Amino acid sequence: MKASEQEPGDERLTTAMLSDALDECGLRAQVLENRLIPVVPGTRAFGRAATAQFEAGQEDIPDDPYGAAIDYISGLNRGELAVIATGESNASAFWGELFSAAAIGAGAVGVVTDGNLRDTPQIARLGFPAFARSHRPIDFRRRMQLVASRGVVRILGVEISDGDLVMADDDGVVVVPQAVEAQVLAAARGRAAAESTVLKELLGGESLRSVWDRHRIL
Ligand SMILES: O=C([O-])CC(=O)C(=O)O
Ligand SMILES: [Mg+2]
Repeated sequence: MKASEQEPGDERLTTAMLSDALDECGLRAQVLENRLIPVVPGTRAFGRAATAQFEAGQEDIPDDPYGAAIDYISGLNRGELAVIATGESNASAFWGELFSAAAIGAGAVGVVTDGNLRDTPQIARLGFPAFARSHRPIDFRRRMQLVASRGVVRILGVEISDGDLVMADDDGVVVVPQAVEAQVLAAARGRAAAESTVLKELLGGESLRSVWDRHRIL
């Protein structure tokens, strides 16, 4: 499923619904241990992970100091979500307005990281969904470097493989392993449809008890 292959109605899916669907499929530890802060509250990002690992390091390549990060961003595809592990490093930021602009140009749908973003007012103005542990204005040259891309990363207790589906919203970040995505998406879509009905019935004044007894979802 690429972003372009998302079904009509998938905009209703939330991290809570995906988490419930994963529970239903027996995968109970697919939510990052802490939520990541959205640059703009209310933002949601849903796409296929394009993973990268940054680490603190003072090495410099004077001819092309940002080369590895440029190569990674140049390789982003339509519908992909940049998922960047840093081991919760606070050494610098490594992604801002210009990387976001390049990601938008490539058709990527957002960035999720356990590190820092910078240029956050400008990222907000671009409308690029961006989620981070924190924000810091420091450039990454001679502070952090991209050491691997398109592999398996670990962010806040959850392993994420390149190509896994990842959703981030105000509640947190959920990872759907590619091998089970058809089953999990089917469960989540069923839940989204049922929740719409339950919501209408509750707003219409039916008791929570009778609605629960009839549908058995919350
Ligand atoms: O050098 C960085 O941290 C990236 C940056 O500012 C940008 O993408 O605009
Ligand atoms: Mg910048």
